[in-house]
Amino acid sequence: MKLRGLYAVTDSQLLAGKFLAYVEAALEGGVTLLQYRDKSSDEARRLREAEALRNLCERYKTQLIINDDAELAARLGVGVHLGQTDGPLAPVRALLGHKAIVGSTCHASLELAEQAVNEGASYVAFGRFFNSSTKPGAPSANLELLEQARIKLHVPICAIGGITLENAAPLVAHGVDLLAVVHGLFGADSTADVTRRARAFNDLLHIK
Ligand SMILES: Cc1ncc(COP(=O)(O)OP(=O)(O)O)c(N)n1
Ligand SMILES: Cc1nc(C(=O)O)sc1CCOP(=O)(O)O
Ligand SMILES: [Mg+2]
Repeated sequence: MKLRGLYAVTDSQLLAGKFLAYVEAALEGGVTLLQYRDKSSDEARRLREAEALRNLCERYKTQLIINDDAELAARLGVGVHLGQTDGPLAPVRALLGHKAIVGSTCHASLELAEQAVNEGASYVAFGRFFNSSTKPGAPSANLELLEQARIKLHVPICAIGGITLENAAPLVAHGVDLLAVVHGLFGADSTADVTRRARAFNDLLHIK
């Protein structure tokens, strides 16, 4: 199955006090991948929240991805997303098996993307495309990179970084399969608006 659609990424600060309600609202609007991104070292809370997300994702037939932590992903039987400083991809692919979704951050580098594909990445993520309040210091990427990536790579292409309903259309026009979004989705004022935003992202991607 080709991965294409909205890739919702959680943020523990932004979602404090409304974590599951906002995630469920997004799933209600349609989410292809949900990433649990929690940069804290509170292992017990991370396990509890990741298990709750796995249960929600099963109900909505959405694939759960754990950021950074292959051990937690293996424990829950879900996918993982690894950045360039999160360790080598090949052993993680071996740990999780050939069916697992394993994503790789490639910043603005086709070389990193080709290497990630060779090591077994299921998708490659480029970014950041716009200013991001979630990760302001992430290196920047541009639309030309996407055109070259579309020609050279044969895995789904994910874009991340400051993506909103207002700026996402050119990314889709340049061949992006997955729109990875934190603030542009979960920065909404209500669960109803999270669901509306998720549906609108899917419309941009011509999903359903
Ligand atoms: C879909 C997606 N793309 C990129 C990232 C960033 O990963 P990384 O560079 O490891 O940074 P952190 O997210 O771990 O701070 C991502 N998480 N998801
Ligand atoms: C986690 C992350 N990684 C990025 C990268 O460029 O690798 S940008 C980013 C933050 C995405 O959040 P928002 O949609 O709120 O900008
Ligand atoms: Mg990481």
